[in-house]
Amino acid sequence: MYAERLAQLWSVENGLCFGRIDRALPSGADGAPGGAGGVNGPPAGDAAAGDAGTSGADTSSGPAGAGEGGAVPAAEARLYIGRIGLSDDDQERLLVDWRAPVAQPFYRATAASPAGLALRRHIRTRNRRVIGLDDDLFDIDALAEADRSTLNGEAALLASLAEHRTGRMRDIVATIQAEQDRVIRSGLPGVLVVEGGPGTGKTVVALHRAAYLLYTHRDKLSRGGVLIVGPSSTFLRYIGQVLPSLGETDVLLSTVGELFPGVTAEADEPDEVAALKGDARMAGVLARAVQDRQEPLGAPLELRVDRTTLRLDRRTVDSARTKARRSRRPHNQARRVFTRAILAALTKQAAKHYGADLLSEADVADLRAEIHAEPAVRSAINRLWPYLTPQRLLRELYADPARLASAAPELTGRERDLLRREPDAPWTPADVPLLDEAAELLGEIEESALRGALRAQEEESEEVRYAREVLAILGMEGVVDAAALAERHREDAAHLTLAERAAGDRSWTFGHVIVDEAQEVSAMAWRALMRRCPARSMTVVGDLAQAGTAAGPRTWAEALDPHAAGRWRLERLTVNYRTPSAIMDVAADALAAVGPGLEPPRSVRQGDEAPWSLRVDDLAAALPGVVAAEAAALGQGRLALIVPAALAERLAPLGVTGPEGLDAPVAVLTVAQAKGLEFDGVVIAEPAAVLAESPRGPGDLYVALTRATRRLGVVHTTDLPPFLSRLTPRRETGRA
Ligand SMILES: Nc1ncnc2c1ncn2[C@@H]1O[C@H](COP(=O)(O)OP(=O)(O)OP(=O)(O)O)[C@@H](O)[C@H]1O
Repeated sequence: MYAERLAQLWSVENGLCFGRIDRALPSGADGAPGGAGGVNGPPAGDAAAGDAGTSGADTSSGPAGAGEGGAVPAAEARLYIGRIGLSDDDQERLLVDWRAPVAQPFYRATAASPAGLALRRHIRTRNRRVIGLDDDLFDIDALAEADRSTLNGEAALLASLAEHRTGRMRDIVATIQAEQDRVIRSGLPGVLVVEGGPGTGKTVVALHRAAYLLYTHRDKLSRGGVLIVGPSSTFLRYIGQVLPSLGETDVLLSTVGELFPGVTAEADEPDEVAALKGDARMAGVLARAVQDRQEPLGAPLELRVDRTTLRLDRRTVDSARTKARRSRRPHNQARRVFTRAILAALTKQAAKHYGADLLSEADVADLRAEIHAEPAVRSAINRLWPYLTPQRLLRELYADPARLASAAPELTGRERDLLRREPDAPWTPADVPLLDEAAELLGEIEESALRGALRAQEEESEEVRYAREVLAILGMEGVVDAAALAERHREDAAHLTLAERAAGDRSWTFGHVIVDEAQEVSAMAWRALMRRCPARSMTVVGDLAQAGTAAGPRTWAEALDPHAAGRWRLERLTVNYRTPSAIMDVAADALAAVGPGLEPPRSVRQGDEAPWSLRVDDLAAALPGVVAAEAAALGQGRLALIVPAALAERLAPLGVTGPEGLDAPVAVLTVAQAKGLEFDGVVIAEPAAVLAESPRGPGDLYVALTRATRRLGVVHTTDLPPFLSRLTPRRETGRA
């Protein structure tokens, strides 16, 4: 407990206290809300903010001195806002957690509607020193109406946006804007869809919402925790520090491809195949594939048991199968019903042979056990109703055209060909929702069956193979005592964090699920995600205009109505905090090409660098010079070179690829990898090729154009797509 508390305190140390609010006193009350110093006075209380968390010094100079004689209770007239709440030894409040309801005016107050505040102060600290203050005085008549109603804490916000990027998303706890605050504090139940253009803070807001929900509904969420699903491991690394910096650790970050414990799904495949695997029709295909494995009997079987020959005919098998299916249990569990029905029929036959009326109940039970132990009987049952793992089901389905044809009559021949693959081909991310669906249809296998199978391993039966597969999945091959393994596994579980336990358990359900870049999530993946959250308490963030894969939904209703009809609501974010308007003007043309009538978000900053284009003869020869010049122009900032997938390998040496690219001065990324990220500068190589590769048209270029916070350039050998005509052509050669 102490270790956890210490870890929390260390992680919130930086910028622990970042704000102060002084409530407006009713007219006629004595004194300014800031006490002796008033709003313009010296930051008496804030000197202590520099030492926040180490002493109770700010109680004496802060709240106690404020607002005496006013209607607002003295202790509440001035509040310090911080990453977490802190009290001194006498339970005097020193710092209010940003998520507490009393902190809300800090985020909601605007000049037009000051939420009862006289002053809001942003306090900037470095380590434990105060390095800057920005005050918002809420009697500003001078501001234009539009500015009054949207921006708050303008100076602090602009200072924060102007900082160069570090390759990691930072929290925005000090400068959350009013429209974002409404999303963060929106109620827990139901699915909240947050839609907005690039840079409007959807991701960062979703993360703050997770922190807010964990704080406000800890009782409900502490058991299941929160799952955050993002598009790539690079993206998850990019956002990974935000929640710990807000003191929250009970959160699992995962891509869809990582959701099936024991399966690493990293192989690539054409978008067309991924989209087909993500199609909702695949749910029916898999259900039929499972049914097809519950096989009817061809010719009757003669089974030699003891000194009798028993006959298993098609009718008996059909009736056992119907009984098992009617049990409505998943396949592996319904096998018990099937086995019981087969054994009952065979036992009856044998009993008749011995003279049924001569047998006691115990004799019949013995007979039944004897029949069950007979290898010929076991092997018949294994063939007619085999134990199946999701992996085996899917592998054998993909590899066998006859199985595919039977399970997928609604797919065209070409579509079925697209699904064909070798049995040992590696898994792709689009396979994971299918494995998850299969796991649901197949159900767990009972531990006793697994143990029995291991004991009988000399038979090399289906059970043994199943058990081996399970052990392999658990990484425990070579160890054969399943009971001991299960025991050890249980003990280990006690020492795992909630996120680790959740990551290893496919059937884990979360208190809240956040889905980022949700426009990329396929119908089959939505099904898998919904299983993780039966309560349907979710935050879904995305921008349909940025969709890159054909697998994603065309509307939010298409994605959500099948699972949460009437239980989802939409919020929009409209202000772009990332991309300056000079760059956004170019991106807006790309957006218009995505679809008419789409509104780009409004940029907060103008930016002083005009985005440029450079035509060269030889891309590979020109790019090193361009990249070096851009990186130099950015100083300490980070540059991304965004390239068509076809050129990714060739251009990789110009920077660092993969998640490590986040920590390098120059990252080389495809659009899919750059999704959700941001950089101080971006150079796009060969935009026409990016466009040609995109299954959803100009959306990918729109994403690429909106990654930069300061500088944007485009290098090309072929003609630019017409919607990039606003770029300023450079006349220099490759040595820019
Ligand atoms: N209120 C704020 N104060 C300071 N910075 C902010 C604020 N809101 C957003 N930002 C910054 O704006 C940038 C964009 O935010 P974010 O990545 O969450 O946007 P997004 O809407 O998810 O973008 P995309 O659709 O491109 O993925 C981030 O650097 C974020 O920290």
